[in-house]
Amino acid sequence: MSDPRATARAIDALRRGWPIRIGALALLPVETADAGRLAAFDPEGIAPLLLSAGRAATLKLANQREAAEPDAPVLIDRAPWLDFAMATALADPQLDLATPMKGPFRALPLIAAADAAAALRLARIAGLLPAFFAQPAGEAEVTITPADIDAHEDATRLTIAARARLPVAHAEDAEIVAFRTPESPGEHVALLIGEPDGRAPLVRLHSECLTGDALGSLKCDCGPQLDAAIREIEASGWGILLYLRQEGRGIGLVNKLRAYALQDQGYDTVDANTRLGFAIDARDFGVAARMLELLGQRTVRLLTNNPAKVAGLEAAGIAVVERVPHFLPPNPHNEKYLATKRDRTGHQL
Ligand SMILES: Nc1nc2c(ncn2[C@@H]2O[C@H](COP(=O)(O)OP(=O)(O)OP(=O)(O)O)[C@@H](O)[C@H]2O)c(=O)[nH]1
Ligand SMILES: [Zn+2]
Repeated sequence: MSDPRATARAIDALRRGWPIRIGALALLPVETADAGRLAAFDPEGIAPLLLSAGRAATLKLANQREAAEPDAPVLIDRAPWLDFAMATALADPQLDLATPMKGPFRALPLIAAADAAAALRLARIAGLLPAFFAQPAGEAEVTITPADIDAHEDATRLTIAARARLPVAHAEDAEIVAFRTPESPGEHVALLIGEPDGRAPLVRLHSECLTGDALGSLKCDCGPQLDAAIREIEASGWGILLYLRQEGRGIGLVNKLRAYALQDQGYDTVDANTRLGFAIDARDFGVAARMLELLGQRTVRLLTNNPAKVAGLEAAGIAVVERVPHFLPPNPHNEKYLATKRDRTGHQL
């Protein structure tokens, strides 16, 4: 039996810097632990450092391993100079330019590959840098399995928690519906606009962007896209805006801001994510499909430039009968961001 509650406890432990166990690996998170915790976790100073493939490639360590899979995590041997401060520098790309690398570092054969991959996934879910000290022995606050993480992320656990009329600036005839699972703190929301008229609704999947949605950031197109989506759905007669709590394409606000800091050093949005050790897009649109199902809609017209959203919904059983482009004029701050979407992530712009 998988236990999503155990995953919630593991996330809490990681955010507080305590060790957890996933399957065969005891894991201490680099971002939130400290040198004292490391000494207690690994008194002999032998636990290697677990990093993502993207991070290891950035550090020129990926080519050392014999891994069959290019995305497999990488274990870095615990050389005497790999102390807590050095681990932090290896984990956090913001320090790449500031920290002269000591080294040399050596990649070890990966043990417990599935558990190691699950650890990196859990770091992303917890909004932390994907880096751990990892060893078979060692005390842990909580023990989980990779299946427990799947259960925690299982969109079928989503239910409607509350609904109410919500007139908004660009759609006075609207209703808000909130969805949640027992363990995830962020509630997803649907804004139902207009009255169903027998046609497939015009649907927009909007991923949370605090900087763009609430603060008017000019670095991306999220704020204007959100605004325009509500207007377009209203003008179309009826439809649904899904507001998904997938900040930073699923890496969380803090990691997105780290990506922004890397962008200030000249990396684009794709390379910034890779240097941090994350997938280019960590979102799972199964949650959106589940929300549409709970709202009784299995056929939609989708407002997007992103083919991955169409594919994601269709893979989860929603028929997308039409893709409606959703392009807003660029500004001087987001021109490069939009060009990267077009040139590197397959957006149809
Ligand atoms: N990791 C990361 N996330 C970003 C960055 N800029 C914006 N985001 C996030 O990207 C998401 C915006 O995605 P969407 O508005 O769904 O846009 P999209 O996937 O490009 O697709 P469409 O707009 O539908 O064509 C939000 O969660 C933002 O927080 C960035 O530089 N790095
Ligand atoms: Zn944005």
